Amino acid sequence: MGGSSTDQQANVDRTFRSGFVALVGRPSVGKSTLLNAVMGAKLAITSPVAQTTRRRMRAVVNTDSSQLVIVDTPGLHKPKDALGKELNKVALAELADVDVVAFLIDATKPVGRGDEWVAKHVESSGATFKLLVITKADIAKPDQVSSQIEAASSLAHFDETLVVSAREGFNVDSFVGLVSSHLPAGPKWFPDDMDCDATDEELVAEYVREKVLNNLRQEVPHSVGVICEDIEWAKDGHASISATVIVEREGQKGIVIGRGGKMIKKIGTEARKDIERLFDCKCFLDLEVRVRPDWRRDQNEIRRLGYEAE
Ligand SMILES: Nc1nc2c(ncn2[C@@H]2O[C@H](COP(=O)(O)OP(=O)(O)OP(=O)(O)O)[C@@H](O)[C@H]2O)c(=O)[nH]1
Repeated sequence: MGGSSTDQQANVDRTFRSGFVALVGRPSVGKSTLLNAVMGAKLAITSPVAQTTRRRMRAVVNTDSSQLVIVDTPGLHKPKDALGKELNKVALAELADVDVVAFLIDATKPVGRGDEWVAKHVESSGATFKLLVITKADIAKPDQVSSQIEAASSLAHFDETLVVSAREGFNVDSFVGLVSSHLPAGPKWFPDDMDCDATDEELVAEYVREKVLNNLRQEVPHSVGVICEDIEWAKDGHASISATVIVEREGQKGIVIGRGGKMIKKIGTEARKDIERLFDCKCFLDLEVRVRPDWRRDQNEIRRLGYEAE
């Protein structure tokens, strides 16, 4: 006799796969850009400034046969201050607990001691599938890619290698397919309509920080923290949002505000556009700039801004 519908359901459930993949690598290798490309939407912020990612962000990708939770981690680096130490802690904590680790190497940058250090952590992670991902293929020559694969493969054992360009969408679907096929059998952990675990306030703060980094690359690289204090939803559907940009010195405050308030206005306009796309409604964004000397060395401030490991 053919199987009953319950048996068939059980068969389907048995082949459903779910689990976690951590994206790890040096700062600026393209972790957040890959995450956004996979999601087909802007979730994680990106910039050419190293250590853009300060929070771990989880994004959920559903396919017919799998649920993949992608964990974007801060770039691993030699820490210079309490913030740097905290960022490494956030990233390393993820490695202990995931099913798959994707180790990203920038195709255009020489493999160095920093990558070696990250690779050691990848090697000792408990993940059952370790994937080497060579990023930014769109701006690398083929022989550059091959020598990166060779150099990276000597750092640790990888089960497979994939070359991607998140910017051009090259091999982004293959990344999802390959990783999903190595997840353990398991249930859906998250509801279908949930695509990320950050709060609205966290996303707003990250969008504002991205605009500060992208507009003021040279002047205030890592001294900026952003906190979103309040989002008020009005009855007519618009949102009134207030956020504070925190810097370490008066001089930096002047730079962020700009002559006649020009810079902060530009940052606000750019961030508001992203936020309106995210919330799909009209938004008013009120930005303030405050000085908190040496906040990056102060554990309480790091905690207040939410950039700490759990
Ligand atoms: N040409 C090209 N540039 C890329 C690609 N992926 C990322 N980038 C650029 O590389 C820079 C860093 O990218 P991110 O995604 O912010 O890097 P990250 O690894 O998340 O960086 P951290 O947050 O510092 O850890 C940005 O300027 C991106 O636009 C790609 O596929 N091709």
